[in-house]
Amino acid sequence: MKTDTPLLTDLYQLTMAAGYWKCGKAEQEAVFHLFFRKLPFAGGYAIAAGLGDVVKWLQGFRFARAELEYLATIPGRDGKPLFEPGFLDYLGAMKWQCDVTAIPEGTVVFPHEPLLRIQGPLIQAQLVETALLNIINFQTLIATKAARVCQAAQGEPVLEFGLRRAQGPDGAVMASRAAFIGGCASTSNVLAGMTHGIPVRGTHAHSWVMSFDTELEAFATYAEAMPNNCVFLVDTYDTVEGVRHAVEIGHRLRAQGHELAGIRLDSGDLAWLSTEARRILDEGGFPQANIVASNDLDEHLIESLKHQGAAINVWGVGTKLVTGGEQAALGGVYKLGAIRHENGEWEPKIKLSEQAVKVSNPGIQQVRRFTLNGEFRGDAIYDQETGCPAPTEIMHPADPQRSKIMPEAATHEDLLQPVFQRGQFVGEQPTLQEIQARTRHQLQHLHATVRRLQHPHEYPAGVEGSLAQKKLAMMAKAKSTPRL
Ligand SMILES: Nc1ncnc2c1ncn2[C@@H]1O[C@H](COP(=O)(O)OP(=O)(O)OP(=O)(O)O)[C@@H](O)[C@H]1O
Ligand SMILES: O=P(O)(O)OC[C@H]1O[C@H](OP(=O)(O)OP(=O)(O)O)[C@H](O)[C@@H]1O
Ligand SMILES: O=C(O)c1cccnc1
Repeated sequence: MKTDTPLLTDLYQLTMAAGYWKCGKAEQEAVFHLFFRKLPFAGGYAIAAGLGDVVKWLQGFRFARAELEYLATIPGRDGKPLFEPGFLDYLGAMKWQCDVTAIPEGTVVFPHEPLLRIQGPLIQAQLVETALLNIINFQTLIATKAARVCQAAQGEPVLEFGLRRAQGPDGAVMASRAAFIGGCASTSNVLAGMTHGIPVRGTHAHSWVMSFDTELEAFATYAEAMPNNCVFLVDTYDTVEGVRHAVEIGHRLRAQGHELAGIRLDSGDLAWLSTEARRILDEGGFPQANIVASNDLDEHLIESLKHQGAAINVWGVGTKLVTGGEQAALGGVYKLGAIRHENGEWEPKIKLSEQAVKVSNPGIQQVRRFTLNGEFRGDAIYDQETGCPAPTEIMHPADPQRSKIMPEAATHEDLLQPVFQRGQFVGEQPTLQEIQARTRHQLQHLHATVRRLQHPHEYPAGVEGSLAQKKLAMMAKAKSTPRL
């Protein structure tokens, strides 16, 4: 499916764009921020992902003839064309010219932190909202899930097996990419391997065993055909017997100069069966053979199996990884932070809500991360126009009564980096392997209590003091100014 088109958007972005064009606001400079309000999986962190695909999509951002012709056919409520020809001509001549700053993929991120900041003509910054949310929300969700699954596996390889149950073909490839960023060792998805250079791995299915008269014959024939890829699925009939058959064929393989790579368990009590399998493999002369397990696994089951002393050392994880499992989507949003007037002055903007946590942060935002003794100690969301004074005090996003002062001895870095300047790509293009390494390093800088899978400590990420004051003043003013 073709997704590299500006029509990957909600219709209302185009109707607003037509409105901005008509009323003369299209070129007014604006700043938007993309952020989420709540960490997924009731976890302590999220892993930013999707920027690489955002960059590709923005590089192809132009309305070609076929797209304009289609837009011309959309009727309004009265049956007449929804869009004026003059507006479609304007879209046809439009060239991407925004500034984009973003937090690099593989960075640990927290609620309310802008993962992306888009600054440029109002009409352009508005038109890209939906696609950016689509890409970042999904990949950040899956990279985070993968990081949690890999954390539970304690450094043992996690193989991503999700293609057959992923959310459509494109969702599957994006999920494989994000899962690799989160720490997976490989994917079974061959298209993701070709598209993104992710290592591909696989075993075989029950159908292979079922297509022969006996399991032994199935393993023997597979060993002849694929001597360098022998991980036998042992649970088609009787798992313990299956492991013995794997050992028997393992000896034949060895006699021919090859080695049994391992076995795979896909049903039954994985803790008990894996320890039995380990004993049989060791006694049979295959202490190096891997024990792969699959069957509806996620971080919680893996953690439990580890506690039970399972002898599994490779984890195949599909459905619950590539779909997000218990969490179907990350609730990332895209909000206007400021708009610039003809005199060059920025006017900060705020979106009110009954819920304090849903009131948007005004201004042109940056995120400053404080590190002390190799540990991330807190993040301050600050307004780039006013800066981030030291010592830096941060306020809890949902409760301005709760605040924390960043340690003065801490070093700091600003997380949002330039990606596009006036529409030109100026960012870095790390490989997926480099992004995966970044995830690993970033997680090492988080306190273990923040990384904990269940009931983690809340990492201090908040709004810098002076921005918080400004926000409170704007909220009070907005409430007292009738706008209806
Ligand atoms: N020791 C264990 N502790 C906790 N959960 C386990 C353990 N062993 C397996 N499970 C999980 O229990 C669930 C049920 O597994 P089980 O093999 O009994 O049923 P199943 O998936 O319906 O089997 P089949 O694939 O043969 O239809 C799976 O999610 C599996 O990963
Ligand atoms: O369980 P997941 O985490 O999604 O991992 C992928 C699953 O896909 C395969 O099963 P298959 O499609 O053959 O069906 P099955 O569930 O009957 O084994 C494989 O044997 C795993 O069980
Ligand atoms: O290679 C495997 O073992 C595999 C691939 C996809 C889904 N389940 C298992």
